[in-house]
Amino acid sequence: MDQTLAAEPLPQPSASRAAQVRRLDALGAPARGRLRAAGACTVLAGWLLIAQAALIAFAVQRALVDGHDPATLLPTLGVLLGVGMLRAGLGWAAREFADGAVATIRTQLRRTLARRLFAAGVPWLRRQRSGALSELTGTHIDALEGYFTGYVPARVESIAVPLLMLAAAFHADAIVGAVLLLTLPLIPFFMMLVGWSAESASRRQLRALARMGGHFADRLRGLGLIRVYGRGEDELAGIHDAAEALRARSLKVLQIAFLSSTVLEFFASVSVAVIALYLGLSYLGMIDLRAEPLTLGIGLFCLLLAPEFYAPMRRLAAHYHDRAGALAALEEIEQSSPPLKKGGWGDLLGAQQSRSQSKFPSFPLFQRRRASAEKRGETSTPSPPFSKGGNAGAPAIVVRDVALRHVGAARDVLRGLDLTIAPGEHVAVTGPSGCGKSTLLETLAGWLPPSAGTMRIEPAARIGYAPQRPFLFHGSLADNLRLAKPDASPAELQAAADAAQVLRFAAYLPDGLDTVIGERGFGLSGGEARRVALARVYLRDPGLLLLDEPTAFLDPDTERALLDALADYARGRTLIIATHSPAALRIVARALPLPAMPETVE
Ligand SMILES: Nc1ncnc2c1ncn2[C@@H]1O[C@H](COP(=O)(O)OP(=O)(O)OP(=O)(O)O)[C@@H](O)[C@H]1O
Repeated sequence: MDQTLAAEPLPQPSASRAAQVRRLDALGAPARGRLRAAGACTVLAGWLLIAQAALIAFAVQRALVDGHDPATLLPTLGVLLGVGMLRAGLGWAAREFADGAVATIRTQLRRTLARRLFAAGVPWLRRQRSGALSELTGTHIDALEGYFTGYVPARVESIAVPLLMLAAAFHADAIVGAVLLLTLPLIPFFMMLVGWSAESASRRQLRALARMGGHFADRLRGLGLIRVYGRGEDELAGIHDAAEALRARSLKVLQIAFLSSTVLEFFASVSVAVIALYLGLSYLGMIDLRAEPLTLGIGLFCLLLAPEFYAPMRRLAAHYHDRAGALAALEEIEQSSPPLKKGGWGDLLGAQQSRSQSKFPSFPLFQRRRASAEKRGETSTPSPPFSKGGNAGAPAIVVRDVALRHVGAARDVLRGLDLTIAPGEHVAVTGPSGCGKSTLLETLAGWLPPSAGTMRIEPAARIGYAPQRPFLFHGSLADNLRLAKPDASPAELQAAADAAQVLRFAAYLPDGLDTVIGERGFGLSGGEARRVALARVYLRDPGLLLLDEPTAFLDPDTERALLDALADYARGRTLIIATHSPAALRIVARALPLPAMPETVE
């Protein structure tokens, strides 16, 4: 079985349970009003049950014992019907309020998580498994639903409703009241015992789910490779084992859930039986603990009330593993998501963004917010249209004694690097494979902080970075280009695609620029994907262009056309191009050869 799927030791809860519950409740802040309304409706519906029981007992007493004409009971039955309908309405309203609240809470939490992911930067994201991250933002956040729709209203109900019922029971019969009072603490005690094991079982189940999600997404992406190497059967066995482990953990959670319900049902039934026994023996005259005789109405009222007395607590118990699941999910979210730090390095889309640019990343999630902010005139000046020859302020770059090291790597890729690039200068970074050309560009783009030394680029510089392995989303080519400039006109898209030589291949695609490509640029060749990334950079209208081997894999004719257009476009902008191509060297003013690291020299 895959090592990554083997069970890991669970981390100890990071804080006391009370603090965790407080943090969980704090998540409800954006929907506080609706949560309170849901609780109020639930409590009111519970209180009306007392009235309902009293009306039934009153009607039975009058009809069967006092011998009243059934017609005189019609008003009582009418009120009873009204109370029943009111309770149904309150139940519906409580559900509506709770559903609305949980939708707000989920959206808010997903927004916070997305912000954290953007702020964490590329080095952090690269080390994550996308399947596990999607579990985090999907299943884990959904696991909070039961807490807010079920547990929170039940918590209020289980305090307010039994107390009033207890008072009503004492008013009707002190012995019944006493039995209810004595059995009351047993239920929270057993709930607590069961809840602890439910919580750790839920945590294990969520972990298994996230691991399995990550594993499955990875394997799906590498399906072709798995077939080529004939590893299909082994992978199937691995997935089978992981699914089996998840099934066992899910059943464990269910087992605990059923066990807790059974225990509570048992105790509630025993107490109701004790009350029934007391009432029965009183009617038979075998015990006489009351000052006045027990009427049918009072006995019936107590018998109707007794199971309802335990119902809110049984509901709370039924939702107790929602609480356990939510606590486990919150802990997973807190532990697995990146810390929220101000000014983190880069963002998910890296330096396709400008450093000085707006506060909203170009991601669909944020586009609506960007649009409304623009309406309010909050964003910075909109980027100018696609234009050849720079007008975006070409920055100077000064690098002093810089060392570069990848996150988690044991050695520096580059050390003692000094570099001065004038505004508008065109430079080629050259050197043997693995010497650190891409790493240098990543650092200049802000994806990777230098491990030593200083690096200064004008903070207002708009940067356009086309990495070696650009990320293309599932969607049309035009959608992928619009990522750089959401409001780009068709003419601008055409111009950028033309300059980056995208039109050369897009012309043969079924729908031209509107052709849908698969996730990570599936359906495009490596050279084509890089040209799309280059067109994206053009649309950003950057002052600094960082291009990582944009002409690799190109035939000489396409390469020449691409470089001619690039030379034209890059006038007045600072250009740094990592390349092995002699043709690319001809469009730059100077080459900056990087030394091979001693370890890489054979
Ligand atoms: N994310 C990473 N974590 C650890 N090491 C890395 C990472 N990415 C690259 N490296 C290592 O850093 C070194 C420099 O890699 P880089 O991609 O910058 O080289 P390059 O000069 O661009 O190579 P090429 O010309 O083949 O593109 C290599 O030894 C590589 O193995």
